[in-house]
Amino acid sequence: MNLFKVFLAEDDEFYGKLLRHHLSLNPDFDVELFTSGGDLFNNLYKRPDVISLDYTLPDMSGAELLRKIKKQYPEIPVIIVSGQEDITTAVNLLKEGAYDYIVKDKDTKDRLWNSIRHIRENAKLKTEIDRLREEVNLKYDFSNIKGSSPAIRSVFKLIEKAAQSNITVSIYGETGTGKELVAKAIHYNSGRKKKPFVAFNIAAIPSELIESELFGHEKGAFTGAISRRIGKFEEADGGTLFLDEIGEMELHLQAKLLRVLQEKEVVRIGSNTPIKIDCRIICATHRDLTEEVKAGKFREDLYYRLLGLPIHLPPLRDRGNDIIILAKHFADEFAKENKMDKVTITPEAQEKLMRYHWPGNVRELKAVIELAVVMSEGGKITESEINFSSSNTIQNFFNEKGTLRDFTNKIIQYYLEKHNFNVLEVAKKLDIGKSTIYRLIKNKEITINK
Ligand SMILES: Nc1ncnc2c1ncn2[C@@H]1O[C@H](COP(=O)(O)OP(=O)(O)OP(=O)(O)O)[C@@H](O)[C@H]1O
Repeated sequence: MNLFKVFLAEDDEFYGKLLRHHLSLNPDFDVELFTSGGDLFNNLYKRPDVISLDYTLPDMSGAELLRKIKKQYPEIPVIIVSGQEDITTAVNLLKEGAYDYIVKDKDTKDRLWNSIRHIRENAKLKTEIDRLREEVNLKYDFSNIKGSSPAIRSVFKLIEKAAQSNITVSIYGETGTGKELVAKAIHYNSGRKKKPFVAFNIAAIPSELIESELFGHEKGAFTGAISRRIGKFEEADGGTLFLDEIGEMELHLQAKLLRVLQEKEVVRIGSNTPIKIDCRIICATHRDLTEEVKAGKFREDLYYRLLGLPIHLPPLRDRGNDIIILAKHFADEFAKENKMDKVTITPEAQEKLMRYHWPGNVRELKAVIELAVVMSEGGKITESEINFSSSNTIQNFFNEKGTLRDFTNKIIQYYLEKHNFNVLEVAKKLDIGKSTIYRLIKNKEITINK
């Protein structure tokens, strides 16, 4: 941080110099002294970080100068130093925007020092918050969503349209296709980006808690409501509320949600007072909501209310070469994060990635690549480092063809690998005789290669 510029206005030259000397003992402060209000005012173009004003200056009162400064430079904090303690004047000055009111006595210079130090710390925090905000914006910038397939490019176009308007957005896509990423990209590219993005996953919260989580509750509204709590709608005020897994919401809650969306106000549980809300809704689901409507599991009126601008996120297996673009991106990102050298993916490994059907989509690809980077040697990911996780292997397992006997053998093989080839333990777990396992090993129907 640069030097902290302090302007002092003090008509008593000796006292002014004393204050300047004292404050200048802090090497971070750059102090400039003025003996009149006009002189100080004419120098404001130098943008001081803080101003300390004597209340009685020769050419104008401290209150008058405070007003002039606040009108033109409302962000500069102003401290008033006064020869007399007058509570009414102090309160009025604070109301008009003064940061502090200090009475002249033997402690003035220390109090002024402390007050300026507080202002400086707040300024530092503000800079830090602005920096983090900027970082978040960059992080969820569009460029964060990788891919150049026609399918993803048409998604980009829709994100752009959504960001430019306030329309409700509904995102449909299988698990791990990037629904939350898209919701964030819309928010952080929209006029609401400086306000909160609040994500709420309906499937992750027990249904009896959803209502109070979304709409809030008053103290004592129900057993366990030990204090007042604002809901997600209020939390997202001015910003965006991302309702993930909307298809999992129970019918009676759907009716309540619909009312909130229609009235644009929420009533906390245990209260009668409606609270106006202004938040943009983005919802997401992996279910086909039209089917849910047909089956009577999702209200038709809510469906139309939420549909807004629909964005369909294609599964990874339909994005062609994006699989490789994403894999290279994750490999670079992961290597950088772990301060490793660049890792490349061999053509054979790329083919293996392209052949797989990615039931967990981009999330799964990310996990597979991260593991492959860790396992890689000599800066290369080869075919053998590409391993699909066990849950996916199970998915694959059901997609494979085979007799019941083939499936049984695979299950035994899987358990043996999982339990470090301990035949007794596996026999117990699967409730089969250990001789069955030994027979399969002997007949080479299953293999033991620790
Ligand atoms: N196109 C993409 N480019 C880069 N990273 C992506 C992309 N799509 C998804 N990801 C990453 O994949 C992971 C899963 O994405 P996200 O959580 O947005 O998926 P989701 O569809 O919301 O998942 P779920 O259905 O489980 O809620 C995240 O780490 C995200 O950053």
